Amino acid sequence: MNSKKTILKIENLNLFYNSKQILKDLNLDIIENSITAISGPSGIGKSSLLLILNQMIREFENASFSGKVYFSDNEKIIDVTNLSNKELPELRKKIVYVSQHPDILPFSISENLYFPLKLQKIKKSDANDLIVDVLRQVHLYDEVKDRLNDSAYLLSGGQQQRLILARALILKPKVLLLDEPTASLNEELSLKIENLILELKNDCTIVIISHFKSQILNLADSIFRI
Ligand SMILES: Nc1ncnc2c1ncn2[C@@H]1O[C@H](COP(=O)(O)OP(=O)(O)OP(=O)(O)O)[C@@H](O)[C@H]1O
Repeated sequence: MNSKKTILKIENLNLFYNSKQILKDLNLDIIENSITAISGPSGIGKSSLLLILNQMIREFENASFSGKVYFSDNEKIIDVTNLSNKELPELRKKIVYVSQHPDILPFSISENLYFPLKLQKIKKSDANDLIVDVLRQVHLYDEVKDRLNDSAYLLSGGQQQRLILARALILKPKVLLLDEPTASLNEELSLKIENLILELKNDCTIVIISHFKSQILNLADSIFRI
């Protein structure tokens, strides 16, 4: 199953916020269809590293970095640090960051999932099947099928977390960057999300930050300590 192909190659990466250096000469290969866990003490730069991988770091004016991040997109190798700002939306469809704070939008369940499709100019009539498929993929469909037009705020914490994952998955990303995906969940819900993450590995490559040791041991094919 694991092809051992490198999908992301990070070379000599340095990151500064203003004049303070956060990441120093970091090198890492991320293997396709694997789960890589990023571990290290609080404040060491784990989230910042994920933000570099899909270049969301450029949104921070006080951030600067050097080094390379190569993304193997089918047969093409792209240096993401060299992309123009115009090319970034396309990159962020392929490498999706899921924040540790479930950023539910003030819309219905179905509108939350339609949102990324709308940005891609996909028609509502073409979206319905995609929405059902992705809800099934995150094992949420049976719980919400009768209330797709109700506010997403009414969902439980674990349901919201699965909705956020579904929203990340609806554009079929190549790489999923998960920042503490179970931080606010109880043990039972965390286990559900962990099982889901293991299933997702078949479809995409996962980089995960977690401060739960047992979670890292359960999920990770490799662990990168900063
Ligand atoms: N936009 C920013 N401007 C200045 N400093 C920042 C910015 N974002 C993060 N930092 C600082 O950079 C360091 C790394 O932050 P980051 O969030 O990447 O760490 P982390 O390892 O993910 O931490 P945690 O495990 O607590 O979430 C921290 O000291 C943080 O305060």
